[in-house]
Amino acid sequence: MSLLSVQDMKTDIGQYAVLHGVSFEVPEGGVFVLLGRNGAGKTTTLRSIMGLWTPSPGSVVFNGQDITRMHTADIARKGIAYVPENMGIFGTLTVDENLILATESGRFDKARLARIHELFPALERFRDKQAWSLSGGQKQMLSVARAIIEPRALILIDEPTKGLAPSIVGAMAEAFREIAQTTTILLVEQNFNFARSLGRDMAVIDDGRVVHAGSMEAFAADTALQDKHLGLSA
Ligand SMILES: Nc1ncnc2c1ncn2[C@@H]1O[C@H](COP(=O)(O)OP(=O)(O)OP(=O)(O)O)[C@@H](O)[C@H]1O
Repeated sequence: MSLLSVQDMKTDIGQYAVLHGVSFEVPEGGVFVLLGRNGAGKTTTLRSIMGLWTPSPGSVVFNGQDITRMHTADIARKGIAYVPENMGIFGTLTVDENLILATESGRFDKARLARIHELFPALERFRDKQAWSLSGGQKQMLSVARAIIEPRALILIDEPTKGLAPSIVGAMAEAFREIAQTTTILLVEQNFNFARSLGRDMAVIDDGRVVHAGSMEAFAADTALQDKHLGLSA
């Protein structure tokens, strides 16, 4: 059984039909990558899974449970966290305050906080700094840390490498590899090299539909397929 099963998800935003029937299956464990050109519908897919848009018709089944029309907070309680493209952190709060606000209980689990500090040492060094003063990479680390400050079965991450320097992207890949040992990651990414280095399975969305799904290894080896779906290969 898949951890997450998305079937024929159609989402309208206002008067616009954005998703025309998105279907894919995310197995448990590792990193599943959603690829696609700008405006293809990747963010809308993540937001629809998270209940921030309401798909109709279609279904989202998580851990065997239909979560399709649940409220976002209830979906989060089922064990899904969302790291949006704009990172969703609070600039005037400190690093620690941002993390505390992401907990259900309002308290840190010491072991989890220690793991986060190991993954992202800057978040320990700057724990009392206001989040606005962090670098772009550190802000992205904080937004990912918020998603794993409590145990989750699945995290949805939208374009975490956008605008980051290559050295930071490498550190981010390391951290994701470590996180994916215990938490399934559904990653939306435009940086194909980053996506390829992490992904086990993948799907391509184009114009609100899944147009290809399979293993990342096979997709990465097939430049004609990449060209067709992403216009990537030179
Ligand atoms: N709030 C909105 N109102 C109207 N149209 C929207 C809204 N949000 C997204 N869209 C449209 O829906 C389509 C899909 O957008 P979406 O953000 O899901 O694409 P994406 O694949 O994540 O693209 P990108 O990689 O550029 O972020 C686009 O045509 C976009 O213009």
